[in-house]
Amino acid sequence: MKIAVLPGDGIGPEVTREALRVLDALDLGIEREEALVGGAAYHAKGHPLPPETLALAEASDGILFGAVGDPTCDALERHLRPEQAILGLRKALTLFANLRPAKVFAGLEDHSALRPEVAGAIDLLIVRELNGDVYFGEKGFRTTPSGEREGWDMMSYSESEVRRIAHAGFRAAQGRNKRLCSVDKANVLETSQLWRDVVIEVSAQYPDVALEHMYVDNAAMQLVKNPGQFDVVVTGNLFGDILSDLASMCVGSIGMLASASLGERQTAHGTFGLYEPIHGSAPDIAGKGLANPMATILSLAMLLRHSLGLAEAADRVEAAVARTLADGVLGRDLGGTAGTTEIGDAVLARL
Ligand SMILES: NC(=O)C1=CN([C@@H]2O[C@H](COP(=O)(O)OP(=O)(O)OC[C@H]3O[C@@H](n4cnc5c(N)ncnc54)[C@H](O)[C@@H]3O)[C@@H](O)[C@H]2O)C=CC1
Ligand SMILES: CC(C)CC(=O)C(=O)O
Ligand SMILES: [Mg+2]
Repeated sequence: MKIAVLPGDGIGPEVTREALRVLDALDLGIEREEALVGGAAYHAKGHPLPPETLALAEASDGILFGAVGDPTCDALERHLRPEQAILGLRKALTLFANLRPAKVFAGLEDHSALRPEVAGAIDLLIVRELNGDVYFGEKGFRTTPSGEREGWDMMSYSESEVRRIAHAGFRAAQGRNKRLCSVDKANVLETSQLWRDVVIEVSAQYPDVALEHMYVDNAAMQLVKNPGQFDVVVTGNLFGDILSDLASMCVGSIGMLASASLGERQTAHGTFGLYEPIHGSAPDIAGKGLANPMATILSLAMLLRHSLGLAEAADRVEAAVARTLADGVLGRDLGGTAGTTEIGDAVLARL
């Protein structure tokens, strides 16, 4: 078993380091190899996703990813910006299903942005489509006839793209509480109308799952008003990106939400995938030892479970995280004082 480790930029290497310390402590004999990605790769090699990084990722059983994003790269042509590395990996490896679980850990109810009785009920899974939508459409700048500058981005979904993520959503719901909420903007967008039509077609194959549809603006409001109503939410790339950051604050912090990006490829051990915290490179706190590594440690647990077939080890990691939080070891993002390494130490001590 071999994993690729792509720490990336900003707090990416800081949070990845803590997850790797946990992996070392588990002593599972997993081989790993690290490569540059994002701004770090651009500065060293002239491209955010060098061919050798992609090749390493492709040849692995699973990828542990930190974060990309570097303010010194913000003026580069878009195809050279750090963010293109994660978009490129998702697309090149056909990782179209992004699972983002959001659950309140015991002891964190009082640290949510919501009232404890509202936050305490959260146990949901966002299934975000990851290979299509406006993120991957044609885009550009042009000048209008009146001489104004105009930016444009093409939003689209094909039937097959919606169908495969709909199946992922329904299957996820079957493994949980059998409720699926499909989030779109079908009252305004044709892309969303097709999304809704195809989700309804696919629903015929899952009579045991209760399907509802919700417009994205209402979904954002409902996630704050009554997040306990959601079991599985399936949605497009853009809406899922935004709603998952929102959901993270409902459970306490963006530093808590892990993710798995999966496709259809099976390895000898499980489903091939990429695992990353949902947050970015957080340049505002990078290098200060303040980043919460829990989202990355929990992403490691997802890697162990989904890609390496090591469910027991994954349970151990998740239980150690839960105990650490219940014991009140919290980062500044959750109102505590623990730094990145201190949180890692606390998880290691409870493994
Ligand atoms: N998958 C990826 O690699 C992603 C990359 N990005 C990139 O990251 C860069 C920064 O983007 P932002 O919009 O600022 O989003 P961000 O998620 O990096 O940070 C947003 C806020 O949350 C805080 N935060 C994030 N992670 C944290 C953690 N683990 N512990 C404590 N606090 C944490 C940050 O300090 C900041 O105040 C940009 O270049 C962006 O494009 C953004 C999201 C995802
Ligand atoms: C940086 C972007 C490409 C994506 C993003 O914000 C995310 O995947 O959460
Ligand atoms: Mg995001």
